[in-house]
Amino acid sequence: MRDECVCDKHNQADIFVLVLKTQESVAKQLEKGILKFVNDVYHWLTATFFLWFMLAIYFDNIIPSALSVRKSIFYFLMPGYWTGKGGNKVEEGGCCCTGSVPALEHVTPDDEDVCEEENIVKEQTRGGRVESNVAVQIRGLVKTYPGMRKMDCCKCKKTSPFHAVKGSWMNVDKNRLFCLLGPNGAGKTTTIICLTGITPVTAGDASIYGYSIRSSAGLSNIRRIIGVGPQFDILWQELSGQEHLHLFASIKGLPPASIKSNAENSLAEVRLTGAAKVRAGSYSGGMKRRLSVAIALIGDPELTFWMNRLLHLNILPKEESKDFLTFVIPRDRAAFNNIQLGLTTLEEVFLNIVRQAELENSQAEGRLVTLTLTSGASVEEPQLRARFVGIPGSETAENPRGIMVEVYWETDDSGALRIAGHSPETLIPPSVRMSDYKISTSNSNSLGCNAQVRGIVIEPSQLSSANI
Ligand SMILES: Nc1ncnc2c1ncn2[C@@H]1O[C@H](COP(=O)(O)OP(=O)(O)OP(=O)(O)O)[C@@H](O)[C@H]1O
Repeated sequence: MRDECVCDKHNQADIFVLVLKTQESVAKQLEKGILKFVNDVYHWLTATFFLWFMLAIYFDNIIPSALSVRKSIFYFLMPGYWTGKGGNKVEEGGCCCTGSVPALEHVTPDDEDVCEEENIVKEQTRGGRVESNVAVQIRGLVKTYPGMRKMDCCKCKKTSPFHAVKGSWMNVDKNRLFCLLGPNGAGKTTTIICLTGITPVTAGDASIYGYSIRSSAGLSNIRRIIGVGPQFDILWQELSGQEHLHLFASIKGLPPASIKSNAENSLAEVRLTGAAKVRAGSYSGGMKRRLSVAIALIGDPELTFWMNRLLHLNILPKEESKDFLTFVIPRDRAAFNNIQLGLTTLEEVFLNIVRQAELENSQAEGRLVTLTLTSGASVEEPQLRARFVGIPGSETAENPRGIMVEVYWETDDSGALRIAGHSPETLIPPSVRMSDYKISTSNSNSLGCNAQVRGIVIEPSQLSSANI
């Protein structure tokens, strides 16, 4: 009985070990199978990622769109694509929904200088030469936006094609500040986006430092030597100033080892070192503009394009033609007694841009100087050549806008700006909008209670448009 019992116990133990071993080997096999499956999925995902990535790049290059630069379907077989030399011709996009484009008739320019410049460039083009001092040569540049077919209530509507640039000829010399001025819709932006390769040209050509904008390799080289300051700040809210500069330096193809120092120098030049690691989304308007300047200038480009929009009265013309502009003045500005328009000089245009930038910067950085009035009271104002300053707390029932003074500036021996004096106090005219004025004074105390109140900078344009 005892022997049988012992024997049974042995058998049970063997069975138990066998079951354990079986379970173990099944578990191992299962684990192996799962690992192999995960491995296969991983390889499959990696392979498809690269496949889709390559296809996305390929289709992005060859599928036409009305605004994009299109490459030939075998562009990757061209040695120029890889070497950056020669390269295939850049073609305009366009899709099945674009309308036919009418031929553009040559228009002889009215202006004598424009005509002379056109003849010079034509002569140089015939001789196949670009002078060594020429940075940009525009040769009969034409850009026509094709009419589009749109589906509207089950009907296919067609808009007519539009010639935005009608054959421009001009040279822009190296190391020059060249300004392309014109009314809205004159084709300035279109010219610049053609020159920078954002959109392909319809006809004609242009070269930048000898590289043609009609060759894909030429465009790649152009993008390396130019900088673009856009009309509006195009920034990622989540990225810091430093990250923006690293990103754009890489896109521009700067050597990786030089990116960090380039970014640091650029940030220092625009006085953003302290805010280098702060998200651009929390920057003030002036700081964003300065970051855009740093981005445009990173890598010390040979040529920089700046796009600036200049506003009068902050009102856009309702209608424009070669001979006239029509403005509609909103009701809230109907308080004007008289509106005068004057042609401004190029110098004034630049001074206005600089003044505006200085105003934004000094306000963002809180740089202030004290203006002591003849009455003994004093106000603080941003350190810039602010000409007209409103005095908070001087508002009365009869004169709800209060008083203002004109500030006279001078430079001291070290070249620093200081206030030399001010004009007699005058009433702030009705042309200064109350909405702007109220926002600026919201933190101010009455002049009598606190002498160190913040003066309000009044834009000269708000005063010059009124009969004061
Ligand atoms: N994608 C487009 N499709 C059709 N027409 C366009 C397109 N882009 C611009 N245009 C037209 O081409 C003309 C030239 O526009 P462009 O933006 O180049 O003028 P601009 O001189 O830069 O004007 P602004 O001072 O207003 O920026 C305008 O009449 C505009 O309406």
